[in-house]
Amino acid sequence: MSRTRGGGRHLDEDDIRVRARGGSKPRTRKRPKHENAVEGLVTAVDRGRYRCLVADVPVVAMKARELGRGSIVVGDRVDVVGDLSGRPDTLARVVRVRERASVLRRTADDTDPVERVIVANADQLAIVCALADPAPQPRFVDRCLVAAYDAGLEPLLCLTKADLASPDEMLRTYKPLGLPYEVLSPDGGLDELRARLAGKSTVFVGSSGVGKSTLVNRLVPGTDRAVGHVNAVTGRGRHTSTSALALPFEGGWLIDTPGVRSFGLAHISPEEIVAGFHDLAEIAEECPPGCTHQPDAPECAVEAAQARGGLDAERVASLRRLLSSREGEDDTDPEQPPPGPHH
Ligand SMILES: Nc1nc2c(ncn2[C@@H]2O[C@H](COP(=O)(O)OP(=O)(O)OP(=O)(O)O)[C@@H](O)[C@H]2O)c(=O)[nH]1
Ligand SMILES: [Zn+2]
Repeated sequence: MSRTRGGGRHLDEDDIRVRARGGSKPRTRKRPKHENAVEGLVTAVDRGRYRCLVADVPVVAMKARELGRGSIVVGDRVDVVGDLSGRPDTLARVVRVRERASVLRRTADDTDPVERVIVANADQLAIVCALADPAPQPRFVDRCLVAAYDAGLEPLLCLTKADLASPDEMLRTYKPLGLPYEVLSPDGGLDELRARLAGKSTVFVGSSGVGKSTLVNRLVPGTDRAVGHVNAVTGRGRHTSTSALALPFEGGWLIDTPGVRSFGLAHISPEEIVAGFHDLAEIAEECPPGCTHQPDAPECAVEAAQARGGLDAERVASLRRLLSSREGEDDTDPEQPPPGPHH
């Protein structure tokens, strides 16, 4: 109806007639819903409370009932009403969630049909992987890559602990994918990484002990205090949330994901993975429906093109690896931390 669609700003003839007739409260005088709402960005979520940055003031808000069961996640741009002072014990209300430019999703595991959005509106996925202690986990990196391609985020490989081991083997593995990467050590500089992060919204993922917190702390000093001991949403008590947490960084955001140890990929189809390989996707269109594109797949056009020698063998191997990373157990479950002397 025009009344609501126009946001109440425009009166049409119908409105005027209603007004002229008088009687009970004219509907036109009803304000458009939440016309005073202010835009904010969700920086943390904890048990039904949303920390939003509204005009640089951190405000704690709840979800308005009219939003129903729809999720609100870190990175969401939302409209907020109510007490926006940010004073302790005030509670504002999120009344709208703006359309998301991207959604990073996962399922709890590969058999879980329910996918969850972890972060909204991110541009980049920083995949943190240690070169030693714990040993590199290409499988984890592959799964993160698949999740990044699915979400339309640019992957950025961050290889930590270069003081302990050489990055050569990992770089060889990922070279065919043409990923941007950073090799990091405790006394090495971070300027190049900073430049890659500036102005973007970057989600950091990594399995336990790879040095993700150390890295985020180096980039945003003081994070430890804010995250480690204080509830990220209420600013009081112990931090118990395992949700993501957005930290302002040089015109963009660093989004830490303490609770995300794995990416269930049940929601991602093989077609979506192939689509991430622009040079191979066209060839794969000639494959029979449901083709696995593995070496033993009957009448696989990718295999045929490979046999003719027309393809980059390493790209094909990488595609096959990512396709098979969708299947089977994820070996980086929180219940099963990788072996290593840390912690
Ligand atoms: N040698 C070396 N050790 C590092 C480096 N970065 C981090 N560490 C150590 O690795 C251990 C794990 O680092 P964290 O930053 O806690 O790792 P995390 O990825 O946040 O792991 P969680 O705390 O489980 O989330 C700590 O003992 C760090 O001091 C590095 O570049 N080189
Ligand atoms: Zn095929």
